[in-house]
Amino acid sequence: MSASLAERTEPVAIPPPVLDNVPVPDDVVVRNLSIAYGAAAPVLRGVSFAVRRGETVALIGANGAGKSTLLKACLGLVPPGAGEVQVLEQVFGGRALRRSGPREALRTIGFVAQKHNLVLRLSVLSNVLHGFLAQHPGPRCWLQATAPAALRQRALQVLDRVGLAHLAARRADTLSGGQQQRVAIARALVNAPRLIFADEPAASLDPAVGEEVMQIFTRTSRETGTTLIFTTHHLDHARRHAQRVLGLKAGMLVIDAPVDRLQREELHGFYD
Ligand SMILES: Nc1ncnc2c1ncn2[C@@H]1O[C@H](COP(=O)(O)OP(=O)(O)OP(=O)(O)O)[C@@H](O)[C@H]1O
Repeated sequence: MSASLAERTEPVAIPPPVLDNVPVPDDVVVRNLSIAYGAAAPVLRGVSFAVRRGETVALIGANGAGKSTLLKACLGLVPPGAGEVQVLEQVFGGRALRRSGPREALRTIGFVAQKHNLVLRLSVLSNVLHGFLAQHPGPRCWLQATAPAALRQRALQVLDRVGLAHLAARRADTLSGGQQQRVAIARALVNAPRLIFADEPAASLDPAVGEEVMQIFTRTSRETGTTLIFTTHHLDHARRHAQRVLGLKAGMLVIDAPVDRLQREELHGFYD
């Protein structure tokens, strides 16, 4: 890890993964990131943190604190005004993601939005096959009737992971909101991404279904070793499903701590 991150809080309890005695580099490194939209006041101010491979991280903060902007910067959709974002260092050869091109990014990074953006008139299976778009452009690969057998098989496997293989042939608009969000998770997982960003994945769901979706999400990412960074307003989700919590307040990172060291009061006081 870079020496320039030495000043960041160092509370991460999880030891870095080691392959053949060589520590694996962090999946996400954000250094002194500041972003302003146009001439407005900065939305992010000097944010620095690093996320290790396989970690599950909750990003919390009040409305307008800058959570989505931070995710967009990590996805290369918003350029840093100052500072630097590195994502999946080895894959991108140490270059900042914004210089790597969106297609390359899509292959190794999954994204799940608050609104699932499924194609509602298509089947569940076709929607999951859409996850292959970056790898296999062209309609032959993302329609269930014409997709190669190997891709269909893979899509069915991930549907099974989220408990929906039995609904593969159903039109997406006949599913409940929770089931649709599980399809969106399957679509994100189908490329076996190393890293998933999720922007309030349970926000539009009722508490029971939201909890179920978060459980499926964190279990599948744990089982597949996928690094997961999700934003949430549900402190319970952060506590139950993340290993570590990042807290943004007015664009500044004011919490960076393993969840088991955070006091309940500290989290609740955060929104005061
Ligand atoms: N494209 C944009 N152009 C101008 N201002 C923007 C843009 N996107 C976000 N902002 C502003 O940046 C600030 C932070 O927004 P952002 O969406 O990152 O916050 P957030 O923490 O994700 O909020 P929420 O929890 O409400 O989704 C807000 O004041 C917002 O109005």
